Amino acid sequence: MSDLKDILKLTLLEKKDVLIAIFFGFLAGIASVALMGSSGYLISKAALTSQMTTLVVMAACLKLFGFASALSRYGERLYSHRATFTMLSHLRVSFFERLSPLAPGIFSKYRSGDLLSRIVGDVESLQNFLLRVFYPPVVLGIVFLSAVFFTSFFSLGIAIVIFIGMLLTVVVVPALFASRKRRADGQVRAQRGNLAIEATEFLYGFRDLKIHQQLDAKEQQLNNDAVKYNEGQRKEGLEENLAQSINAFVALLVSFFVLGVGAYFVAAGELNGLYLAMLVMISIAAFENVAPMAAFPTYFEESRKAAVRLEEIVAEPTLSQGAGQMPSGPLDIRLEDASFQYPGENSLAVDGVSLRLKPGTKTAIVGPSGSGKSTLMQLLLNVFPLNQGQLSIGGKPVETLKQEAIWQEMNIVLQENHFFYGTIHSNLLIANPAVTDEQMIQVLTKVQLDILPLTMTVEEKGQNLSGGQKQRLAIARAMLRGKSLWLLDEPVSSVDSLTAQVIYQQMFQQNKGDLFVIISHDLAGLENMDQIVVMEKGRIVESGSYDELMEKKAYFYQLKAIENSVFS
Ligand SMILES: Nc1ncnc2c1ncn2[C@@H]1O[C@H](COP(=O)(O)OP(=O)(O)OP(=O)(O)O)[C@@H](O)[C@H]1O
Repeated sequence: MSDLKDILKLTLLEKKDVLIAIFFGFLAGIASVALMGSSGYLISKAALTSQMTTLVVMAACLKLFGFASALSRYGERLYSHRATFTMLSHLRVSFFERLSPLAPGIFSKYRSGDLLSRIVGDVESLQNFLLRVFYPPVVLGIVFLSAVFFTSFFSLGIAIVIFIGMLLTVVVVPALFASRKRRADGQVRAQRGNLAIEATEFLYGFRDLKIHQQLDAKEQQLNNDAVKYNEGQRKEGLEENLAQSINAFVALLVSFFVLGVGAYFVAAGELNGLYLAMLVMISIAAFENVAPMAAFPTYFEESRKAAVRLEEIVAEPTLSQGAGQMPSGPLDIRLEDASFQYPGENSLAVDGVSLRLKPGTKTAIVGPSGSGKSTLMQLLLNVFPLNQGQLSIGGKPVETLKQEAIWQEMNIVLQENHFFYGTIHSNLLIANPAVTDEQMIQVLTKVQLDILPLTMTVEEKGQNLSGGQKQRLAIARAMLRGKSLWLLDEPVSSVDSLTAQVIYQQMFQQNKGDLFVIISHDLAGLENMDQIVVMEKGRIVESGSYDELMEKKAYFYQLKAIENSVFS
């Protein structure tokens, strides 16, 4: 139950609705017991007496109990569902609030299909928590105890039999099945997760699978996962049927027992025969309400697993962040002796790097593929925590700053940029909601993309745009933010060099006081940079201005010579 503690807390935020639902549930249950009990009494009374007034009063009571039962059932459904859906919305909000600071690091641990299956499927599974786990035993317990209390006035023996039957059907049998289910360690949730993972991979990789003629194999794997999931569901259904049958069997047995014990007490003169039919009917009606308990073990285990799977994601350690805002005025970035190793990797991706980036300067980070340039950029963005060293922005250590406040001051272009299904306009708007159409057209002109109308449809992941157009749209987005820290990771790698130079010139000339950090594979055009940082195997092997590095005739000089010989 401790796994469901947080879900219970969220459910009880709607205490009023939960209490009203329990009240109506009790009324509905007790009214149906009273309906059956009074009909039993009416039958006996009609057989033994011809007193019309009693019969008329009893018949009116029957109608009243029938109405009360139906109306209360409606009230119960209304309030219990309202409480459930409000709980789900609290759950989604609180889950998202805890998940959001974990991005983007979370994507290296969980595959997107798995995350989707947990965020959608597991959250939805928890809609059964109140309706089928928490609430039925509470309501049934109260209804039974009331029935036992009422019965005890007529026959203590029958009251004890009903009480034992209640313990068996509401507590013992569901608890046995719940523990059996837990021991069996049903994998249905995990199987659903696997299916979602495979299905998203299938969709993401459809084109490549087709090109490499692997569609059939992947489809087969997907089918296998679907079969496993179906099989898991089938077994779960069988288990639920078994629990239902055993519970119904115990309930019927108890009702027969009540009849037998009652008949014995009547024969022994300890119970007035007039009440026997009423007590038997009370017992049958009370045990009829027990049916939902058959589903209890399934839903209990499902809710528990869903809660565990959700908690697993958000329990990841988050980057320690403060509440501080960024200082105003020109900002510098300082990295001191920074090292970082990806979790599970053997070597450092960034090893003892120190950097001083001043406002109004342009720094290029160059180096062979895999030398740690993008990782260094992620560290400057404060996406990953440093294993060693210190990062400060505007003179403040990043741990004291709010993560959003840091990103708010940056114009960022990454190697891969996401474009949402919509229009050019809607994709530019995410950079700055206050931006006007004229400003959008201006920046599109700066990145030489003004041939695309703002109303043009952008397909999912920008697949109707060329690689270079996507990069220029990402630069346009960064320009619209209008902040003073520019962090650009290979922003023009797919753009022809002439256009790339024009875009850079625009950017530099119009934002002279800003700080630029640009990762580039291309060693051409670096003469304009104030500082060039050359990386290899996670370390800075040399740094300086273009002229200094060329004069030094060391690493950068050799890279340049190789580039010239390749392209000459
Ligand atoms: N998410 C990750 N998890 C584990 N290792 C990673 C991850 N991303 C990068 N690496 C490793 O870290 C090292 C540095 O990679 P990084 O992407 O920073 O290099 P890079 O210089 O930007 O390369 P490129 O120029 O090809 O983009 C590489 O050895 C890479 O395999």
